[in-house]
Amino acid sequence: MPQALHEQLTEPNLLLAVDGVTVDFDGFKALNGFSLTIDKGSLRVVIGPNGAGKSTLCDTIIGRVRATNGRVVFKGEEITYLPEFEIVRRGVCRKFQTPGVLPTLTVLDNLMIAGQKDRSWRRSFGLRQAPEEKEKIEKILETVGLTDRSHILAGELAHGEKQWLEIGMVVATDAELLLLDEPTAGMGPKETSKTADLIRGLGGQHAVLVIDHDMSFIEQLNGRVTVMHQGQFLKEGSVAEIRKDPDVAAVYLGRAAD
Ligand SMILES: Nc1ncnc2c1ncn2[C@@H]1O[C@H](COP(=O)(O)OP(=O)(O)OP(=O)(O)O)[C@@H](O)[C@H]1O
Repeated sequence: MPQALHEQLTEPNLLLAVDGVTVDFDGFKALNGFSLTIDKGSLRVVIGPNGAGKSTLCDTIIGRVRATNGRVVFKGEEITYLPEFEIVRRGVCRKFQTPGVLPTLTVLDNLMIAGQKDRSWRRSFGLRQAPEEKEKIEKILETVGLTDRSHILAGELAHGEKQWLEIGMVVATDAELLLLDEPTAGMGPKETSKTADLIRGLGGQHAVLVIDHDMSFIEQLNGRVTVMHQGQFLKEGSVAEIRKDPDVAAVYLGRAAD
């Protein structure tokens, strides 16, 4: 990292700092002294070969996996050992590869439930929608391109639409940091392009950390890229810089780009 972390921690724009984190699974280091910082409202893409530690990184940020060394700092406060629900409450939300929508509810209901602050689903059903809530959900529907599908049951959506709905649900939580794990899994080129547009549109309001393998998607996202290898930081740069980096080519792109 170009600047010492303790200096960066005082920067007002800093949202997340992963500081020398090691995750040890019975002697195997899935993360090995890994560091990364993310600014408010910024887009970061994390790539790396299979087993590089990308999912473990997200698991550690959100408190599902515990660091054996190092720390995670979010909005200036250490969250390394907080329970997952507390980290979520502070403004981190994660979307997994498989859509986790509620199939028997409409698109609109899925978004409304995701947007409820107290996350009490039963109570959510009984609540009337406040005007500002309605406006917020309408904006999200537009952002994820599902305005015309708002009254369709989520289970009837196409695969790509389910993924967009789930991105919308993550956005509805108002989390400042969104973790998106392979948001284009199972999508064709058109849906992938739309997903890139959608995620780029979240910039400014949310910081987004995207894990993905698809180089065409990563190019369309055009965010800053961090490359991981064997649980360690390998490189960081623009897509163009990463593309031509020989170390990256050796461990990842050389193999993936063929
Ligand atoms: N609970 C666990 N116990 C033991 N080893 C684990 C555990 N979770 C992950 N690993 C190992 O840690 C390494 C990193 O896994 P991780 O899933 O973070 O990689 P990844 O970069 O997300 O890979 P992929 O691109 O294939 O999803 C892998 O070798 C994996 O087998």
